Amino acid sequence: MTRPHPDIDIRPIDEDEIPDWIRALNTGFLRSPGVTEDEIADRRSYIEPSRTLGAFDGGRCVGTFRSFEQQLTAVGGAAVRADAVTNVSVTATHRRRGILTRMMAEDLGAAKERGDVVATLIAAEYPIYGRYGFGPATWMTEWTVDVPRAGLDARWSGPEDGGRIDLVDREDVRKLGPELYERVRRSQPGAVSRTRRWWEIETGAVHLDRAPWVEPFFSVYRSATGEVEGMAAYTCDDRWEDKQPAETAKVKWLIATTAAAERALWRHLCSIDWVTKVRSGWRGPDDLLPFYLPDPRAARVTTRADWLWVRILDVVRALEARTYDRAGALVLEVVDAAGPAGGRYRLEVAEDGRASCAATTQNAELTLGVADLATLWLGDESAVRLAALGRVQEDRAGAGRMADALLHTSGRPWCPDMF
Ligand SMILES: CC(=O)SCCNC(=O)CCNC(=O)[C@H](O)C(C)(C)COP(=O)(O)OP(=O)(O)OC[C@H]1O[C@@H](n2cnc3c(N)ncnc32)[C@H](O)[C@@H]1OP(=O)(O)O
Repeated sequence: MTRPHPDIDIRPIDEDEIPDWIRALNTGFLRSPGVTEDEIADRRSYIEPSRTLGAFDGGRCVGTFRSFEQQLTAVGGAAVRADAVTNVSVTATHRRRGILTRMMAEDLGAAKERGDVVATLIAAEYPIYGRYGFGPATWMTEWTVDVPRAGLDARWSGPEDGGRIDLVDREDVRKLGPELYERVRRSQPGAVSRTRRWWEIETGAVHLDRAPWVEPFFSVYRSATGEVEGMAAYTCDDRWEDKQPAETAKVKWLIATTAAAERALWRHLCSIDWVTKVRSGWRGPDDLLPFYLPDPRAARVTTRADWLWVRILDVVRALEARTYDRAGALVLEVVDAAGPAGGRYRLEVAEDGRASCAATTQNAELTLGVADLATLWLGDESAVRLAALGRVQEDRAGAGRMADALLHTSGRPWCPDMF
């Protein structure tokens, strides 16, 4: 049972409270609480104190919460401004007293006031964030490929399409990666913007003592015309068994703007001498990887989980930001008891796939919570399935099918990143 605790002071931190705040975050994430000068300088370089909340009991920080500006790609490729939530923790001595609830209310209130369309996060545990109106909007799957079983031609030595794969250095990754990812992100619903710091961490330009950096291999695919169309980062684990190499190539990330580049990079990863297993990293659930293999059963699902959670703050702008595959109209009753998004909305999609959305007094056809709307918004779930689960209510027979015809997409959304 949550016991409210009015004596806890929740507020944006001051610069000089950063060390105490990091200590609380380390504690909440069960890492050794000690804070190094390195860590303080690093945090200071990028956090925005006004969006970095601390919960203080007397002089001690016992709760942490941070948000930052992010772009999230909607269906159709438009970017919407998101309030990205991260570094959420409450020290075990102060749990279940409503501290997270208060920090979340403060941050989402500020996000709404700023005009952010949605909030986003990657949930440590499934049950935490639904109560705040977040719904799982993308999923991820990780595969492990048993290379000898895959049936690939062992003589392969590079792409047959005139493209080429080269190993490159981290400076090249810092040069080529951000622009490539921008192109990937703009065509991938569910993808989020990456900061310069993301590339600096991935390439070892920023690394903290806490987690020593291991330089991965970076491979780049260029098309026949020399265009950079794909890039992958992977490590190998130096494992041998009974005088036989038995290495696992662990893919940290693989991005591509074309199917040819993606196929060639996977082919390359599955053709490295000594490598008997390839772990794919966090892929979209409908990733083609298994089907690039003559025997798709050689790719076994190792992990499957909810990934990006979305909280819609502005229903009108969220629904108008995305595109739709067909024309139609639907009246939605959105329930958002404690939040800003509740109300009845009419969504009207024109022949060109663009939508208009406005508050209405017409009869509702589908009633759903704001978290379930987020789950439908990026196109991943089906309203008919949610109705079967009792999570959405059809106020007009057939409204679930209509919602699916409008909202559901043939390709599934994917967020390649953790933040
Ligand atoms: C985006 C990210 O940063 S993900 C990382 C999240 N952080 C962690 O997982 C670190 C370890 N856990 C924690 O620090 C804390 O348990 C937190 C932050 C998850 C929760 O903080 P608390 O202050 O305990 O949450 P709070 O007291 O506001 O709880 C509100 C409600 O959520 C429920 N709740 C909170 N955390 C959990 C959980 N992990 N599992 C199930 N229910 C939960 C509470 O029981 C309470 O329910 P009630 O209103 O029905 O009584």
